[in-house]
Amino acid sequence: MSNTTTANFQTIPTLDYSLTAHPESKAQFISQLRSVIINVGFLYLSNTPVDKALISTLKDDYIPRLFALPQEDKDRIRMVNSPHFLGYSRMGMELTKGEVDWREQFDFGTGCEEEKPLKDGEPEYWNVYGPSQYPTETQLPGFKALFETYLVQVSALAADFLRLVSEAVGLPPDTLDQFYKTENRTMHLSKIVKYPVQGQSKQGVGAHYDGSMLTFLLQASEEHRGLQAQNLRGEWIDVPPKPDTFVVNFGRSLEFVTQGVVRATSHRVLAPPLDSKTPRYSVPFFYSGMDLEVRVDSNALKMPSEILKLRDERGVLPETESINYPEYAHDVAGKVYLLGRAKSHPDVAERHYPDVFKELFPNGMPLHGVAY
Ligand SMILES: O=C(O)CCC(=O)C(=O)O
Ligand SMILES: [Fe+2]
Repeated sequence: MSNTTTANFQTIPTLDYSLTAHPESKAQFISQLRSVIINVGFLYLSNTPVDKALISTLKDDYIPRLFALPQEDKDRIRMVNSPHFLGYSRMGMELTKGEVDWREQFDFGTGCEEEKPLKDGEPEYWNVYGPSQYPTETQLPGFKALFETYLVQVSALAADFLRLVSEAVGLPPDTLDQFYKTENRTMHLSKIVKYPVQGQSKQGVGAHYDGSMLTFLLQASEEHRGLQAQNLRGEWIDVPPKPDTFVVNFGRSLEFVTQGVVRATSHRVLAPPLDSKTPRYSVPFFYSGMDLEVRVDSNALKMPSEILKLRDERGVLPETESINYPEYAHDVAGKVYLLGRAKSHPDVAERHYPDVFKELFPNGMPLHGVAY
């Protein structure tokens, strides 16, 4: 690992997951992770158990073919059909900080094959759990099975990584598991995203924090930079694709429950420059299937004093321009998720959650969603 784990990092450190296989090297990994999560909040993770051949097939074969499907096939699985905010979004449907996010995307959830309609009295945010919309087998044979296998493998990696995070902040390994104990309605979210060669906007995605505890990002076009993370001085640091790694970063909910020890780091994506020959593809996976009823603020963990000292030595995070998640301070995780999704996709909210829509958009439909 490079020695750049200061709060004003200039490069993103790489951690070798295979070190966790043996007790001695695992201790080394945990100590590296401690420094990275407190100071940087972004890392490359190499040598994970996620199947390399599967990733290659996904990147090189399926993703370009997915976006190359006829527009009518993509529109047939539009997100607006889905109360679960899963499906296809055309370019220019979202904006962050008043600017269009120049990306086209498919959102897929884990863990649910069939509709599970709400029963009387069940909170409406339970309805974010539901089946994904995939292209048909005729349109893209084998894609659904392959991507679901990918999601199972990354979910397992995320569950394991969360335990490493607990250890790294000096807590028993299963401490953070308590936030993921929902039975029957655990859905993690993943997107497959295309950033076309710079069109009307340079903004791939505007500055933001992620909400869920962990994000595992596959940068699927090795020739494209574009992702940037912000250090404590506010400088934007490139996070270029690095072969055979995931980019891991941490979200607001984890920052809340660790009393600010784990850093949620502001990041953004610049669209591929005009002279690019190819679009940029990426596959973020959000470990978002938290217990829908948990309030992260009132369940903040008691942290060891030596860890709090490291947090204090890091310094205070300045206000950033990033979109935030203030709702975690007063709503349960399921509600925060629903509100975030509704802000990003008001057309879906208007159709499926009219009360939430009216609360968020009293003046009616905004021109675009506001990406979180
Ligand atoms: O596409 C990327 O590289 C990152 C996207 C991202 O930050 C997000 O969707 O939250
Ligand atoms: Fe993000």
